[in-house]
Amino acid sequence: MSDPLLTVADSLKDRARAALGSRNLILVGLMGAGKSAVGRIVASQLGIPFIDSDHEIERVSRMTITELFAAYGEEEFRALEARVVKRLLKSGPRVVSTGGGAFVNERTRRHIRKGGLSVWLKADLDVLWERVNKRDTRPLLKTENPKQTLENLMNARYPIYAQADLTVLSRDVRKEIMADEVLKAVIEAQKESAAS
Ligand SMILES: Nc1ncnc2c1ncn2[C@@H]1O[C@H](COP(=O)(O)OP(=O)(O)OP(=O)(O)O)[C@@H](O)[C@H]1O
Ligand SMILES: O=C(O)C1=C[C@@H](O)[C@@H](O)[C@H](O)C1
Ligand SMILES: [Mg+2]
Repeated sequence: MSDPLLTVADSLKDRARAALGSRNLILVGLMGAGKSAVGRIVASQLGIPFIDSDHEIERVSRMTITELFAAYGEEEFRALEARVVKRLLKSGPRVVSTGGGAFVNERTRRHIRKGGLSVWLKADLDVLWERVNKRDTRPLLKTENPKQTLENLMNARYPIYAQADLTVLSRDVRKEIMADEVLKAVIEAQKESAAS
């Protein structure tokens, strides 16, 4: 007899894969929300390619994000990010994890809207802070009071992230559980759009 737990997990993947179709799944949200970590697992569950826009920017520019900010400033970084995200979303299905500011930029947001289904990984300040304070690879947090800066970014950006197609609460649980919640949200969204 088949293992019932295995069957549930398999059908979650299969149902989410069918619900996504040829669309891209694009993860948005603040630094530390888990877009890169969770996105990679979601892609592997769905059996489709995973791409992280920050990594792709670093690959094409042959510079780190920190170096790009220092050499060209945030505005140039955003322009490059918009071009890279547009290109990554040209074909699908893929899971694309974006940088924390990508969806906030109007041009990039337009590419994401056209390019597939967007998911906001929404987390509270303490969860985010716990995760981002371990590394200093985020130029926007190189301030006197990085936790306060993170809170200011939350206040400014959360109304914009809320425009994503789906919202999943990024809690302090294992990444695999978060990945399952993303898959469930994709299935639910498809059910709702089929019913309307
Ligand atoms: N659910 C989780 N449980 C435990 N650790 C997590 C979870 N989600 C993410 N992390 C860890 O938190 C850190 C930040 O996560 P990640 O790099 O995926 O965030 P991000 O949203 O991609 O941030 P950025 O916008 O800076 O790229 C990583 O070390 C990651 O392994
Ligand atoms: O939140 C942001 O604006 C950023 C987040 C990171 O993913 C990087 O894209 C960069 O550090 C900027
Ligand atoms: Mg990331």
